[in-house]
Amino acid sequence: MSGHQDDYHALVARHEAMRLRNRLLSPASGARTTAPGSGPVPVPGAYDDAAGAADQALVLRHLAAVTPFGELIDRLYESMFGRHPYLRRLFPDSMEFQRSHLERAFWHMIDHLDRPAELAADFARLGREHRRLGVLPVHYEVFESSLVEGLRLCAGGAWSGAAEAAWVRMHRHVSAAMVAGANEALGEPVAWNATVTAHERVGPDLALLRVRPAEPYPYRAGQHARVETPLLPHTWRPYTPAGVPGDELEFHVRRTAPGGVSDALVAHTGVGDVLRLGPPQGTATLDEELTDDVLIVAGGTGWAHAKALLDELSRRRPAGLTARLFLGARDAGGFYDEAALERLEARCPWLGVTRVVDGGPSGPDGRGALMDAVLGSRTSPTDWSGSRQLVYVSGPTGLVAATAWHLTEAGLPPERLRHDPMPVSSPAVPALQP
Ligand SMILES: NC(=O)C1=CN([C@@H]2O[C@H](COP(=O)(O)OP(=O)(O)OC[C@H]3O[C@@H](n4cnc5c(N)ncnc54)[C@H](O)[C@@H]3O)[C@@H](O)[C@H]2O)C=CC1
Repeated sequence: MSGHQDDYHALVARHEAMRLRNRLLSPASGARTTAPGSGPVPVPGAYDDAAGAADQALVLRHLAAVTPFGELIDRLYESMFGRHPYLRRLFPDSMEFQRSHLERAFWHMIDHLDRPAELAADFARLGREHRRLGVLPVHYEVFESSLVEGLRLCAGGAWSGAAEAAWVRMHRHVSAAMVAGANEALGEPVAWNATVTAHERVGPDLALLRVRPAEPYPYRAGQHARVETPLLPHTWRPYTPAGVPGDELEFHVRRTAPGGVSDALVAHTGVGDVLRLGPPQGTATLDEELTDDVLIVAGGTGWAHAKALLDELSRRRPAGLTARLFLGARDAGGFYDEAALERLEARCPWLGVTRVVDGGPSGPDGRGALMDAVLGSRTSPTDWSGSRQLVYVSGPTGLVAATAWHLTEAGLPPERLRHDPMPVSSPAVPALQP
């Protein structure tokens, strides 16, 4: 698995590095007014695009002093838990996932700082999500002082007060959005208890679970839920309910490593156990108004997401609309839940299904038999510019990145592509130097 993630990260890192470098070298990046030194920074009012772009340039210019982010994150948490030991309880025993999550969040903030409204919307959603972790507004202030201490320790003598002030403004922008997002969600539960009603092993590492939430769980087909098991408190992992909302939700879980949430759900969970679900998230859902044909590319347990979309489509598809599913697996044994797919095929003549066994991803650009089959589904595989299909992709991040890359390269307009946000990986820092 990690080899494929490396490929994926290499692919995304190349794009990120090019994109950020271009931005850094663009004329706008030099247009920065100097920020105050390391003294108190005024709380920002509305962070408009120009101010965001200026702070982005400032952060980027001094990025080498605080990257790679691993050390900054270590220092930050040391400072936070050193000063406020009780906060350690809000985090899982293993901080590994948390660290990589924070690293991605830093890159996301920096990358989107010139679009502050979009950034605020992203972090408002995160704030809503963070309610289940017991995060309070005062914690963001603690985080800010730990961040500042971490930045200073990391950068040492090379640090700039102006860059620090930009980091603080950036952090206040996103934390204000998170607080606002949490406040807006005060009317909904922090999390939903859900009792396991069925647990079926469909492979050595794969299980289908059904759970019944104690209260209705308000998601849309295609959204995912973060799930916590009592075996691993404070550790949440996303899974997509494989169907439209109803009394029960079906989850497809593949065990990826021992000791994690997927291991607990596959091998140590049974009927009667109670899980917790965070609020639904994700935008890879069907449109309110269905006008365009749908193409779905799904790999492995990404089938759960595809199944949810097809379930909804089968209930409200307007006459004439068609759907095409490309389902990938590493080997023939990788297909599961076959009876459900066969039932769907039998009752939906408007659905075409192509199963592709591709032996796993091939090469760093992820183009293998699955991608060839998808591209070949158009009369002109190299020209997707005129496609009227909406393309949904779900599965391993490498598959999502590769599909997005190959289809947009072939001319598919990006707004026709739907998938959950991909993690932003750290660009090669030397490439950022002007
Ligand atoms: N369980 C769920 O509800 C959902 C899971 N997912 C994600 O789907 C993934 C499923 O993993 P597995 O079942 O282990 O699938 P897998 O790793 O066995 O791969 C399934 C298919 O994707 C292709 N693929 C894998 N990595 C690729 C890459 N780097 N480039 C191009 N193609 C690639 C494979 O060749 C194969 O055809 C997980 O990452 C999970 O997070 C996504 C949506 C829902």
